[in-house]
Amino acid sequence: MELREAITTRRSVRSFTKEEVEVSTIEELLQLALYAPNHKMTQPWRFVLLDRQDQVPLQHLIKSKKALKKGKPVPEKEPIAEDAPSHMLAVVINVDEKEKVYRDDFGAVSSLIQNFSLLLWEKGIGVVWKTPGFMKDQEMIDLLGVGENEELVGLLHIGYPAVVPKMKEREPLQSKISFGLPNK
Ligand SMILES: Cc1cc2nc3c(=O)[nH]c(=O)nc-3n(C[C@H](O)[C@H](O)[C@H](O)COP(=O)(O)O)c2cc1C
Repeated sequence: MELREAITTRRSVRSFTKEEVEVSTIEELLQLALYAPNHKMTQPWRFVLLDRQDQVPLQHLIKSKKALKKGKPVPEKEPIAEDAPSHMLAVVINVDEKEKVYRDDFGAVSSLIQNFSLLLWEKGIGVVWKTPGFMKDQEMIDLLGVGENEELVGLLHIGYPAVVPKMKEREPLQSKISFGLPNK
């Protein structure tokens, strides 16, 4: 697959088949994704890989939080959904006290996630970067083992696509670009 094809056809996939993605494939592609640019080679990331079993307590926590927020009773712990991802990858970054370094590091990890997404897509594997509203809650932090000077950037849901969403058109470049200094 050409790079431009990967970029244009990649979609955020949220519904997956039961087929498992090999852990060795995830490791191989994540290793490649590490070549993402990162200012001063901070390499600010680390990862926690969760299989379907690991997702049960995590999904239960997320569903319970959502229910509580809506004033509904906490649901029973359910088995994993039919179309659940094969794996989830929790992406964690160091939080530098300097705002500039933090911003650069966040940019770097975003590049890494896009590298990884395109490499997965090239192999027919779908991914979505999810940022549930409870990422900073203590229970989530404890469950995933996020450290004091760390932050959860998101949960990447990974698996073979059951449904590939339609492409969402982007605003044309002409509405986003200008040429030359605006205030010469
Ligand atoms: C930082 C970030 C956070 C996102 N969080 C979520 C999320 O919590 N839930 C979700 O379903 N999609 C999430 N997405 C995926 C976007 O919704 C998706 O990229 C967008 O709708 C464009 O669709 P496409 O990726 O298929 O082109 C996130 C994407 C980014 C970059």
